[in-house]
Amino acid sequence: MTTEARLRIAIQKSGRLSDDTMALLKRCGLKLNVADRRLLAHVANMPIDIMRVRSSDIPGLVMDGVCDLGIVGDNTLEESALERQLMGNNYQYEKNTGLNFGSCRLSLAMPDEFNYTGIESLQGLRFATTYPQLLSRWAKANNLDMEFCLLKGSVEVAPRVGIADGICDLVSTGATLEANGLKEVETIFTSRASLIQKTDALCESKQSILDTLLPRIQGVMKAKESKYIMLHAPKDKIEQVSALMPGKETPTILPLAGRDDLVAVHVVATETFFWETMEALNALGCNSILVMPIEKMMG
Ligand SMILES: Nc1ncnc2c1ncn2[C@@H]1O[C@H](COP(=O)(O)OP(=O)(O)OP(=O)(O)O)[C@@H](O)[C@H]1O
Ligand SMILES: O=P(O)(O)OC[C@H]1O[C@H](OP(=O)(O)OP(=O)(O)O)[C@H](O)[C@@H]1O
Ligand SMILES: [Mg+2]
Repeated sequence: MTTEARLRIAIQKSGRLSDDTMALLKRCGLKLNVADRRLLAHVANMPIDIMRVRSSDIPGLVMDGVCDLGIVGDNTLEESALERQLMGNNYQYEKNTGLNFGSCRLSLAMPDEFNYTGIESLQGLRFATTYPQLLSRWAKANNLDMEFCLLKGSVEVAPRVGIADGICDLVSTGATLEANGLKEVETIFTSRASLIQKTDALCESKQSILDTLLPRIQGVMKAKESKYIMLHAPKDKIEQVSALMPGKETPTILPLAGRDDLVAVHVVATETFFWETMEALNALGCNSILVMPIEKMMG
């Protein structure tokens, strides 16, 4: 009996990336039972299995070929690759695409009262971090001697309890640093979630599943950033109105019943549509300006 090959994707079980990852997969049309707490979940309508694990396990599962694909933060990926390289394990992978969530940065932070005068002032100090490999690579590149103290969580507490002079941790809004009396002094790595793939070629049937999935992922990301804009514009202002539209799409111009002076303008804006643009359009005499989300895009 031959069983159909199923593409296996590793994703974070619970944490900062899990909601966005699940939302992305669902918008790609994958039917997953969210109430299903099984760690290896079958997608009902496509030959795909979702393996739900700790995010720190994802790079290794892909590099060892246990999973075909993984969705993981660049920080975790790079830290694992450096660690595996050091241990003599396979650390190769392919990055399919960056994703538009999980944006954060790995930064050095010091107590508010620390007199920071440049990276030289960090010489010889001790840092608590979950990312010793990324930190030691940065320290080497900057000719700094630093000591490390490995903490898997609550890194921000380390200086206050006297186990480190500063920390090297992920920052997004900066609220956690502020709440713990710390100030960001250097960013050493910027990160977002990525879709990665094992380096061994996929068999034909798995490759064909991926060939369907990848354009859908691109389409979901493109749609998330795009808006459909509809407005009524004075006929003699079409050029100025078009020039204000974000993105490079050509607008559709439609006649309006019973109006010789106005036309309807429809356009897909592929960049952020700001309030300032709406105000500028309004000042040109445009009205009924509607900005609508787009669910899916292709082509
Ligand atoms: N504050 C944040 N804002 C945005 N993205 C973040 C933030 N903190 C972490 N991330 C991203 O989300 C990933 C997962 O973080 P999370 O804290 O959920 O799990 P973890 O503790 O790092 O890993 P594990 O799943 O192994 O327990 C990080 O590796 C990083 O890429
Ligand atoms: O700049 P901010 O927006 O405050 O985010 C930064 C915090 O987010 C992450 O922790 P998380 O909340 O994921 O908790 P964890 O330490 O349990 O992973 C990170 O380790 C910081 O502590
Ligand atoms: Mg975290």
